[in-house]
Amino acid sequence: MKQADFGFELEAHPLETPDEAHVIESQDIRPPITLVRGYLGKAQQNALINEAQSYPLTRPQIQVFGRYHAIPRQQVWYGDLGCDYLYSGLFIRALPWPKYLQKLRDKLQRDFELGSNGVLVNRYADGQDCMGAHSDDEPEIAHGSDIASISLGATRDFVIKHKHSKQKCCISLHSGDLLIMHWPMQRDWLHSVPKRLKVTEPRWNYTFRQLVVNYHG
Ligand SMILES: O=C(O)CCC(=O)C(=O)O
Ligand SMILES: [Fe+2]
Repeated sequence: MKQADFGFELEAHPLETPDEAHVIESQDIRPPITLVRGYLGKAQQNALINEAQSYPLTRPQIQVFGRYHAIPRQQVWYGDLGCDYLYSGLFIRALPWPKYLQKLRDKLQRDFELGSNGVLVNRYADGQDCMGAHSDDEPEIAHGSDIASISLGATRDFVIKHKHSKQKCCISLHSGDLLIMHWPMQRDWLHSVPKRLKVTEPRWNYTFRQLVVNYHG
């Protein structure tokens, strides 16, 4: 996608002082994202949420500093043949696409030329469930590809932080919103879904990804 199509663009700060000798070059860098509020209508949201009731979600244990912990949410991975995923040390074999997830994948392709061959579904039961700061930079993700994130159900905050400048921004993601994370978001920025104890309803998030086919043989 062209830079001009981004929800945010790089823009230079105007200089605050006329004394050029003391100006420290400063740029307000923005994450390379496109946010489309209400991308999915109510009927599309309901069809997806209904379908998600029968997804075989699991809460895997991952190893952090040598100890196993259950992740604070549930998840399932769908994808094309040969699109298995190694995620936090877990090898996850791709399950075949369910009907409405497949329709959504086709819609993203049509509307934004967003190619994907896998989708990670996360279910946050309530505001206790969360996702820590990370980048989706596993080696099987096709280099330079964009990741499309669809949110359904409860509104949750999505926090983006620059890896070096530590600049931060927070976006409330509502049911039906689409957030496209363009390259080089995964190289330069971290993102997270922090706990929000006031949230009592479940939320689903789908991240559509482009993997290198047969990366794991
Ligand atoms: O739930 C979200 O909005 C983000 C999910 C995410 O970052 C991921 O699946 O890698
Ligand atoms: Fe992520």
